[in-house]
Amino acid sequence: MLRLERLEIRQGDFALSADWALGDGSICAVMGPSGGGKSTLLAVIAGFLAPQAGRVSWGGRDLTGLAPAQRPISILFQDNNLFPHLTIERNLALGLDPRGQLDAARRTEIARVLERVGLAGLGERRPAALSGGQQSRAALARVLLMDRPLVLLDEPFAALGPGLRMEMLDLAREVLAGEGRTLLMVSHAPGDAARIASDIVLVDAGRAAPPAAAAPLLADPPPALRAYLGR
Ligand SMILES: Nc1ncnc2c1ncn2[C@@H]1O[C@H](COP(=O)(O)OP(=O)(O)OP(=O)(O)O)[C@@H](O)[C@H]1O
Repeated sequence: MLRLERLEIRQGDFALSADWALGDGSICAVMGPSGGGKSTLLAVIAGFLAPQAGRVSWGGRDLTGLAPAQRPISILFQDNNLFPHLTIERNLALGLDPRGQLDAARRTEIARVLERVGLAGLGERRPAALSGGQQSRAALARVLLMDRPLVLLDEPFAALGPGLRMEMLDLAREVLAGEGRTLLMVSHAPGDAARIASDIVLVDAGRAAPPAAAAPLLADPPPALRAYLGR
């Protein structure tokens, strides 16, 4: 379980608080107005930014003092973070260790996750030789390979067209959440939440509200969410 305990975050004049827990296996959309603090909240959970007060814990273990790489977390950003000069196979290997070593066992493991995301046989290509959708699949494969129980997604598929984005959301749900991982996803598109989220965290007016069930919230949104959804 991800727990944010009396978390206080400050960045210059900006302040954000959170005090809640998210059940294992949830797919939680983080929504709210621009500048509300969605990315900042993810940065604190990931360990890129230290909170002013409070703690972040996972399964009862305090993560607050740990560096990002030591946390049971993997992250998927919009730009995919693939190194352009390296093959997809090598890019994936770097998800496992900083030197990206490739032995026979690792090659087999990488081939398995590439197949899982629909990229069988494309491990030797460089990112530029893949389409945008295929690059997103490769980034998803790396997250899968890292096999951490909590996955943070910060608008990972925003650059893709609507059809492809839906396809990628379904794939993320199937291959990441399907194996019991917990997903926390920032998205500006209400359709994303409606498609895969079990819960929604509304980040607005200096507070990240506790996760609430997605379907009723989207059916009858409170004013802040209504404004965000453009209704
Ligand atoms: N390094 C920084 N120093 C001071 N303030 C910052 C810094 N980075 C971000 N902020 C401020 O923190 C607030 C939250 O920003 P954040 O990017 O988390 O919002 P967001 O909800 O993700 O926005 P968007 O939907 O536009 O991406 C903003 O008011 C922003 O100006």
